[in-house]
Amino acid sequence: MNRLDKIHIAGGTPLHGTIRIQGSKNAALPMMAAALLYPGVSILRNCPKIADVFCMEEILCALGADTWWQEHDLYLDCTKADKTEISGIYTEKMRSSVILLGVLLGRYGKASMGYPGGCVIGKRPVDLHLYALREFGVCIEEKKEFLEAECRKLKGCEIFFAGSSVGATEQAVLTAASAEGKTRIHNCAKEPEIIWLCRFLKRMGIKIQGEGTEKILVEGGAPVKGGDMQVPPDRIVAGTYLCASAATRGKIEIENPPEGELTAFLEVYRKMGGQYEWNSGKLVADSRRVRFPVPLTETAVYPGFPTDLQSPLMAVFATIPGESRIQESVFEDRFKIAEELNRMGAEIKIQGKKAWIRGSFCLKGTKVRAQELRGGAALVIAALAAKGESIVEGYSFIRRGYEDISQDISRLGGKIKKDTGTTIYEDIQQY
Ligand SMILES: CC(=O)N[C@H]1[C@@H](OP(=O)(O)OP(=O)(O)OC[C@H]2O[C@@H](n3ccc(=O)[nH]c3=O)[C@H](O)[C@@H]2O)O[C@H](CO)[C@@H](O)[C@@H]1O
Ligand SMILES: C=C(OP(=O)(O)O)C(=O)O
Repeated sequence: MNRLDKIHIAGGTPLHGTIRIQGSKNAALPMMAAALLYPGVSILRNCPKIADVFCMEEILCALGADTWWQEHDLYLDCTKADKTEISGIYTEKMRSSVILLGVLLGRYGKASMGYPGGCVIGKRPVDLHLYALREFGVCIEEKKEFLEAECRKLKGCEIFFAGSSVGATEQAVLTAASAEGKTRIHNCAKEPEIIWLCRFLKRMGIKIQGEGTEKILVEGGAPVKGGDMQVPPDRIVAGTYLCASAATRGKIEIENPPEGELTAFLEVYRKMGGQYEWNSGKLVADSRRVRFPVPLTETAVYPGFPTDLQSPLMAVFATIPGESRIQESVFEDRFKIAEELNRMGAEIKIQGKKAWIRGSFCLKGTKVRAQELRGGAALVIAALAAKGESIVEGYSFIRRGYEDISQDISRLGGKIKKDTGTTIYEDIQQY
């Protein structure tokens, strides 16, 4: 295993201080895909420097684009992007790769790519994506290893999604942007990332109405210009750090909270004893009285409790004596960290989509292994609350979505360090 693929944590210090939240992964990735619609330069400001963004950047470069960074501003020049094939080596790393399909079809009339990867959290089919593309007149062959698609001209159409999907809604909106005429998309996902994508597309000159509601109308086919927009703060990263402060009973201030996007999370936070206030646009969260188990939290599509914060929340519940319950209603297999949390002293039982969590006041530090992004962040949270030292393996999963979790948590006083090759005991003596 890669020596740098772990994080060392000495738990037990309540997190205190002020933090600034990085740009959002799930908002930045579709904006990067949108940039490919324009043969010129688009700019994403405050773009997070995370593995998934670097992977999307590599894909765009492999398609012929030029990219460069100025601090946290990402410049994407898609003038010379003229290739239409994306290797499975890239797509298997990241779910969002699939939303390039409609954009490539709009620009070149053909595309082929490997199947998308992403977090291992149960089956993640692409049937809704393919349904939408077919409605635009695209012919798609689903081969064993890759998808092959072509079309003569994308035609505006009426799309009725059978279920709410963030990615498929993005796919439909992005494809509609280059389709001739009007497209009406029904039963759209209402997640904030859809709204951010539509705002970016509007900056590019595309006419869109209804984003954030169940019906989106796109008028496509007109010439576009380069997009230039600030990537919003990441609501899941903000929620993760609020969970870290809750698990350690600290008090933190978020300088740039994703306003209006944390409502469902903050409701649960209040139930567990957390107190918060909005102060001149900042969010101050005091977790010193966190101690109440929460009878039921169910993940749901927006504005419900976000599935991406389910594992971080489970880590907090693992620190609260009494029984809390979680129901995961979005993905079929997103409880992989329960076993690792049990090894730290929690008592978690899983039955299908339900988890019963009996927390312990005193989790114990140990070596645990992340298997996916948010589960990894959750193990960091549990380790911060635990007595003694922990090693969280699988840092490469965490890097997919968090720029530098150890630096952020260190700024809040947490004793955390990426592996440097020294022993954990030497590392901890340096704190
Ligand atoms: C890069 C990105 O933005 N990822 C987010 C996006 O993932 P993603 O876009 O993959 O998630 P979806 O909203 O599409 O998935 C929701 C549900 O729909 C199902 N489904 C989806 C597509 C499809 O063609 N067929 C189908 O059955 C999925 O298996 C899942 O059960 O939204 C999820 C739900 O908020 C988040 O957890 C992810 O962080
Ligand atoms: C599930 C996630 O990401 P992806 O859809 O990119 O796998 C996530 O961000 O928690």
